[in-house]
Amino acid sequence: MLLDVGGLRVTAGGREVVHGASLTVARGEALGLVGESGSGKTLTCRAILGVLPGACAVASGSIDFDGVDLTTLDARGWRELRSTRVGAVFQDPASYLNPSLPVGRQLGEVLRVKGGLSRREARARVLELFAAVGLRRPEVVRRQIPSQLSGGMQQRVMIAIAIACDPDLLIADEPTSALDVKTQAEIVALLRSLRARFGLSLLFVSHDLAVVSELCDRIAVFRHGEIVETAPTAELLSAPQHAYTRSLLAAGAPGGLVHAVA
Ligand SMILES: Nc1ncnc2c1ncn2[C@@H]1O[C@H](COP(=O)(O)OP(=O)(O)OP(=O)(O)O)[C@@H](O)[C@H]1O
Repeated sequence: MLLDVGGLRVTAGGREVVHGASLTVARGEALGLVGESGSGKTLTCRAILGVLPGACAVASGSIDFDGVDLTTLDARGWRELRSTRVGAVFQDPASYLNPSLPVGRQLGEVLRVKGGLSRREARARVLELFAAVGLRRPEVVRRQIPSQLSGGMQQRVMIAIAIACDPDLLIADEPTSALDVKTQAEIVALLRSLRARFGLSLLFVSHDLAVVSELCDRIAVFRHGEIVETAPTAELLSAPQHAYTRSLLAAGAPGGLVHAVA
C-alpha cells in the first residue's frame, strides 16, 4: 500500500475534529474524499502532508507512506517528502504562487532546487511540463506573472509544479471548486490523463460527488470528522450503505451523477 492512514485523530484549538479516520491509497489508485464543509477532509490531507495549521495537531493514529511512518518525521523529513514524493494542489492557486515572478521561473526554481536540474535543463523541462498540463504556447506563458493567467491556467501551473519532481502521490484538495464548470471539467480531464500517463496515485478532495466519481476508483465519505463509508465508486453510487451517502447522492442527482454512473 502506498498510503495507509490508520485511526487518525486531529485536534483544532484543543477540540478533536477528525475522529479516527482510516484510509488507504494503493499505487496508481485514485481515492476520493467527499463530505460537507467542515467534515475534516482538508485537515486529514494536511496531516498527511505535514502542513497542519498552527492551532491543529495530530493527536494519535498512524500515517504510513511507502512503509515509513510519517508521524515520526522531523521538519526536514517532511520537507523532503513534500518536495519529491508527495505533490499537492489546493483550491486557490493564486495564493501559492508568487504574484510578481513569471510562472516559468517559479516552476524552474522548483526543478533546480528540488529536482537538481541545471538552469538550462530546467528551462527545457518547464516548457515540457507546461505543455503536459495543457498550457498552450508555453514559451509565452512561462514569461507571464500569475495575474496575467486565468484561474484555470493558474491551476494548471500549480499542477505542473506539483508533478515537477515525479511524485508518487498527488493530493488535490478542492482543486476545481473555484473554477467555472467548463474549466472544472478540463482540469478533471487533465488529472485523469496525468494519472494514466504518469501512473500517479491520487487523493482527491471535493464536496462534489459527481466530480469525484468521474476521477476516482474508490470514495471515502466524511461526515462530522468521521469516515462513514468507503467503497469502490460504482458500488457507492449504485448501492450506498450509509444514509448520509444516500442524501449526498440525492442532492447531486440527476445531472452529473447519472452521467458518472453511466
Ligand atoms: N486552522 C483551523 N483552526 C481551527 N479550527 C479549524 C482550522 N481548520 C479547520 N478547523 C476546523 O476543523 C474542522 C474540519 O475542517 P476541515 O477544513 O478539515 O473540513 P473540510 O471537510 O475540509 O471542509 P471544507 O470543504 O469547507 O474545506 C472544522 O470544524 C473546522 O472548523
